[in-house]
Amino acid sequence: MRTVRAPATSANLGSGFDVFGVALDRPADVIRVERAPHTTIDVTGVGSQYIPTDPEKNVVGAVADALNAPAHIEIDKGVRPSSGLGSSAASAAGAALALNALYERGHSREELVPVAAEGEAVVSGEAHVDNVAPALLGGFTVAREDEVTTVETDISLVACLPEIAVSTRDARRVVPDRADMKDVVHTIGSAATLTVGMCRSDPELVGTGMDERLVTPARSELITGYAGVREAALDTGATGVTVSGAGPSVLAVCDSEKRGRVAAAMLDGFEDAGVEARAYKTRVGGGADLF
Ligand SMILES: Nc1ncnc2c1ncn2[C@@H]1O[C@H](COP(=O)(O)OP(=O)(O)O)[C@@H](O)[C@H]1O
Ligand SMILES: N[C@@H](CCOP(=O)(O)O)C(=O)O
Repeated sequence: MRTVRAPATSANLGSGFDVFGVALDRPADVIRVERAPHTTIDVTGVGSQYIPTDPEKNVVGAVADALNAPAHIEIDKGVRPSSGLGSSAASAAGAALALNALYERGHSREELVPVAAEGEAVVSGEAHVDNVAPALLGGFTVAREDEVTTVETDISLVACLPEIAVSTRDARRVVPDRADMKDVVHTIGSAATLTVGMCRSDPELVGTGMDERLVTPARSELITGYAGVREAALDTGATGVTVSGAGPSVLAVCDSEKRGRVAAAMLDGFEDAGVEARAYKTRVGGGADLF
């Protein structure tokens, strides 16, 4: 038997749609795998009632197929599904690392990124790697077609998860297929600023670099209370706020000692909109741990 703790992740960070991602030091899924003639799946934990155990429909089934590694797979969910915190990616990345070890396949973590992305394709329709890459490699990741670059960084974050569900598949449908060149140029400037901020562990630059006008405006419409939550976080010292992944979580960057105030303000913002929520005071963390 092998066990992996696989972290939540936040993709996009505003200006890096389908490119940027960070591993979060909490919450996380725990995946246990045992050799078996056919793949079977048990799911417990947060939101497990919404997660299929059919290997054709659960992301870990696609990963087991891709590695030719049938197993009994137990998933203890710490990352709620349809959260914008890479819930499906945590399971996919965790299963890839665990099955690779169980069957001694010998793949590196970098080689496991496209394997885990096969799982993402099952749920979102596309094998986007911007969540599975940080879940496996940790830190801040920049994903291009066949290459992922990683940067270790020390950035504190608050991820606020409202009690509403937004599926990644639905949130991908609202992304416009055309953009104004001025908005593209603005986004490139933001993305470059954010990248420098990650390299310097500078929350001001990271927060400023989250600003973009291509994807977030349409996505934020799907999140009840988003504008108020964003304003509340900025008023209490966040340096930047954006939609986490496809939503509905909202991600704020701030100095580590301000996380408590920012988290409380974001919760109040959702409460004012009549939405229950929970907040994770977190930071950019490492990739999945194999035990
Ligand atoms: N192991 C898994 N963990 C989480 N969600 C899963 C898993 N396998 C399949 N799913 C399905 O994936 C969807 C959640 O994925 P997604 O919409 O990408 O949300 P998230 O942003 O939280 O990853 C749900 O429909 C869920 O049932
Ligand atoms: N780049 C993807 C990221 C989806 O992240 P998730 O955590 O919501 O699954 C997108 O924005 O669609």
